[in-house]
Amino acid sequence: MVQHYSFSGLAATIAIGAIASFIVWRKLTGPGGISGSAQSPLPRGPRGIPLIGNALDMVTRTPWLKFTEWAALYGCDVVYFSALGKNMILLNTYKAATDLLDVQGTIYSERPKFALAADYGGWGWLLPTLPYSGSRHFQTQRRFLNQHLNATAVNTYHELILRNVKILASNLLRHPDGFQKYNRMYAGANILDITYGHKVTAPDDPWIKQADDAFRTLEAFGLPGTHPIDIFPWLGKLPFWVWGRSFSKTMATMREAASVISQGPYESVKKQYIVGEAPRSMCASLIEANIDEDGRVNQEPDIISATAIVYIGGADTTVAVLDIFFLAMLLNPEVQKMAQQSLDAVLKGSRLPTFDDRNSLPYITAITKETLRWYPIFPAGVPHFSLQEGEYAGARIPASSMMIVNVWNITRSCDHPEEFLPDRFLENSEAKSVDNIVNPEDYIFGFGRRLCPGRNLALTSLWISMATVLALFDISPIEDADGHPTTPQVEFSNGVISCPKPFKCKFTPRSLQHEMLLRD
Ligand code: HEM
Repeated sequence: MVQHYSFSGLAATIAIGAIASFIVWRKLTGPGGISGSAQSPLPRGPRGIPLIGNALDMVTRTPWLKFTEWAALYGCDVVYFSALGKNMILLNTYKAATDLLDVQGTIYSERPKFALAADYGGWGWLLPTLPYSGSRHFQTQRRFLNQHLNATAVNTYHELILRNVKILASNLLRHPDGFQKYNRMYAGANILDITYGHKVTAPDDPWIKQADDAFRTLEAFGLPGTHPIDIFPWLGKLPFWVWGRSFSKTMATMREAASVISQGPYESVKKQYIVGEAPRSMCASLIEANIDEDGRVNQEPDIISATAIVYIGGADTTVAVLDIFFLAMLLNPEVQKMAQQSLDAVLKGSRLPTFDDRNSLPYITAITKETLRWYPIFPAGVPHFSLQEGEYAGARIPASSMMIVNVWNITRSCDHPEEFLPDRFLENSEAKSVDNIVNPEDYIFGFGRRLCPGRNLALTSLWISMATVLALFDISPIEDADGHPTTPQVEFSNGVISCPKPFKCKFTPRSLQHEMLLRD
């Protein structure tokens, strides 16, 4: 769902890009071109190589580090650069991102085209790829998601989430080695129950596997947005054999996966609904609200898409943040101790946390925020696209620009950004008054009309899992053969989502009394 910018060695793309850039350049500078007219200047930014612009700067797995260098070098809220003839606008500060993407959301809410997956791979129904302007499907799907994932709706899922968090903790007790697998099971169990009423009882649940496999097909040719067809959609008109012998087969697999993941769970709930056996779920209630007397379901394609995107948008994201949280706890035992003291003061070791404890546990809320800030899972945001020309602080934002929020730079605009310091989010703490920091919940989930519709669910399921795990366990490094603790290397993989590479840690129940809370 995200476009990264590691244009992974695509020599062909660069060659095509050079030709395309040349054509654009001729248009701009030739007779009747707009160059040299009395327009506002573009924002400042790096000078690229003739024809290909700054494309080579982006041939890296961590383009946000380059973006953050540019933010410092040009010292301005908005930077302009180009790559392969495409306009790129980098929004380096929270203020610039809100001023443009929130306040002027009507201009900046499109997405760049993901032509490969959307037009040829069967994923054109996926909400993040839908156009914003003039799309009835976009409006309908966003409405369905908001109805079922707004803050009040999410409160009705508390019981279900509490059940699943207890299962997560029990699994950590029994299988501490498999915490990443059980994080995935926890996120999947919440989402599939809310969306389809499907109960997940094991980490290898077939619905989870099917959705994960389908999602992976989006990366069949590298990161979405990096194939030449994504960069120059007209290339999709060429016969498929141009792209190699296996291309057609891989595209067919992609289409099959997209169809199975969207239709399969929906058809199963519809069948249950018709015989009066559908458990409560988002899908069942959308069918109920839209079914005619003759059994025809109105807006069926939008119901199918809006429900399927919940898993695709929600599972990997939540798992990645939980993995980052475990890593942060492993590396910061003093933060664990502070958290446990605050939990013990409220729970007295005699019960598990509930959502009613939220106001009494500000330190846990601060840990949630610091986890989101410390290592953002979308360090370069999820790009928007501008349809028409705009202006910011006297500079021109050209039409057809990719709008990239430099989330990494925003998370680094505080004291000691590499340190994990939840105190910076506590009211009245010294750290807070020094930093005067923006709440990461206000930018990690994106902006404007594209703001993440799953943010309430994400924050709720993250908070309770962090509180529960910290209340019950000490998280510590595993020991090597000589019995010495081994601290893991902090390494991140940068796929669609940026998340820690597999690492190991130990979960030790804090006492027999704590362990007994799970056995009740
Ligand atoms: C910590 C977890 C999560 C993070 C950090 C996150 C972050 C984001 C971001 C940055 C965007 C792009 C917003 C923009 O374009 O400005 C987004 C979009 C989206 N997210 Fe999330 N998300 C999370 C969890 C979820 C969950 C649980 C769901 C489940 C419903 C979800 C569903 C979506 C969808 C459907 C979109 C596309 C919206 C659109 O294009 O209109 N996300 N998310």
